[in-house]
Amino acid sequence: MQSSSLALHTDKYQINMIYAHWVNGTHERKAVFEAYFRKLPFGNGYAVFAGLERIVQYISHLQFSDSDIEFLGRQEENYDPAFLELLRNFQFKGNLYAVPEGALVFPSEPLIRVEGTIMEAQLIETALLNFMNFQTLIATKASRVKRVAENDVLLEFGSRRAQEADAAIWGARAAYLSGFDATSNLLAGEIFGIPTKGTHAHSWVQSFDSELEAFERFAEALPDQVSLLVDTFDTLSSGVPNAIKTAKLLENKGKRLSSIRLDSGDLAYLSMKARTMLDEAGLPYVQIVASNDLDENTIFNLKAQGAKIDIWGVGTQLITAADQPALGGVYKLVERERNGVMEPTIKISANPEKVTTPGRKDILRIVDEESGKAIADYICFPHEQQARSGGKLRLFDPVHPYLKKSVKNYKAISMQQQIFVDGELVYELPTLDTIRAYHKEQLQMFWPEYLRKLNPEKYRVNLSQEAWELKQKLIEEYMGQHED
Ligand SMILES: Nc1ncnc2c1ncn2[C@@H]1O[C@H](COP(=O)(O)OP(=O)(O)OP(=O)(O)O)[C@@H](O)[C@H]1O
Ligand SMILES: O=P(O)(O)OC[C@H]1O[C@H](OP(=O)(O)OP(=O)(O)O)[C@H](O)[C@@H]1O
Ligand SMILES: O=C(O)c1cccnc1
Repeated sequence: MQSSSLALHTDKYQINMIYAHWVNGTHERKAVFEAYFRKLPFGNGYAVFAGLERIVQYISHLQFSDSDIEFLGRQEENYDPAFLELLRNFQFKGNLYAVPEGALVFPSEPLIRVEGTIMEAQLIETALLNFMNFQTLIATKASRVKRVAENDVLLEFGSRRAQEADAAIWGARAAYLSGFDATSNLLAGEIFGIPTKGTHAHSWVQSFDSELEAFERFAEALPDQVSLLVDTFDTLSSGVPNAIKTAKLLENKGKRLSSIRLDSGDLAYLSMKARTMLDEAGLPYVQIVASNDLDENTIFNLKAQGAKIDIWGVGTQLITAADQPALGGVYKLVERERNGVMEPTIKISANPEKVTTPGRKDILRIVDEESGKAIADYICFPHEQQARSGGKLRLFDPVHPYLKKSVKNYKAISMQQQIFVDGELVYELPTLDTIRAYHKEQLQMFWPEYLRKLNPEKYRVNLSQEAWELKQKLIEEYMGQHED
């Protein structure tokens, strides 16, 4: 999708920090950053990680063009031309680890880890968070919709309301990886191979003298895939009867009307009535599509009311994540080079949730061997072997350490994958259908109480003893230095 560089798709303060490092001669010092979010969106019990493909594309094409350099040369900061020459030759040479797209992820987990010079790690922060936050948000919203309509067809209809083209296209992809079946956006279909679907708008009906004529003309033009919007005038007295007449005409030609679409009114009532009318006309195969500002809550309610809807068209609420329009993912420095040695670093905050966890960390998903279900995620340092070797493992809550339990007979699945090593892409991006299948497998690994839409159980994300102790030690050191 994006082949040109997005090098300037960064906040100015990144360039200013990089510049100040360069002036100080510290820009090549090594640093490790981790990206994570603190709070799950929509009150959901999990998030669906997405954005990695875009991040890979971004880093692979990360170069400042001549016009980028020229633009930077005109800034009020008056960057030294020698610095701009450094940027002109910039290439990402670091390491990047990330969890796979489609993975179920939880607060405070290092979803992406960047190891490199402070210069390169700092430069990519803004774009990384931009891609991860948006796509993870939409994939999570889509997953919520899918949970309430597991066996129905879900169509992504959001392009007209998305926050511009990139959001429509990458949002369509995020929806598909979480279980949507198709998108109305043809560009997303072309780029990502997502199946595409479309009915017609009210304007088609309005542009003819009668609804019946409009339906017949549409059916004649597209006999292999006809879906008729039945609510332009009156759904039950005009739209459905005219759709039935059109279906009969199609039958005479050996074709079948695929579906009718309801886009206003009481969707439960209208769908039940329409279903009866279609069935009584001998058209049980004609499916019913519903749209109109749907989200997981309306769909859940409509189903509870007995709505006879086979296919849901979901637009605005999904693509804009209307009830929570941003995921608060952050990117924090966890190690820095000091006198040639890497050392952990912490950010203290009066808000305990905002205190960072020092040191580069892995995520191990602890899965019960017997049930195959995930018990907890265990955050530990790369050198720690205890959980990896399968020995008895003590889990405790990092905020309330007295909440503890021991686990045996488990396997520990390492969630992060190596994506870039010394700037080389070493990860083969999975196909979108592989990601979709992986997401499905991930869901199977969790008990339903973590997956329910309302008040889900909180899944355990625990620190290793060593990671927890290091955090306490650095907090105490900091407090010691700042005591009155
Ligand atoms: N039976 C139902 N129970 C709960 N919500 C419903 C039901 N039927 C429709 N809805 C939802 O209620 C909202 C109705 O919105 P609104 O009143 O704007 O639509 P409308 O007047 O029917 O149609 P239009 O879009 O033409 O204005 C939509 O979000 C729709 O999905
Ligand atoms: O409601 P959404 O979930 O975003 O789904 C997409 C909507 O887009 C179309 O109508 P549009 O909103 O353009 O006009 P309308 O609401 O007046 O029909 C379509 O008929 C749906 O209602
Ligand atoms: O195909 C449709 O019915 C459609 C597509 C986009 C938005 N609303 C409806």
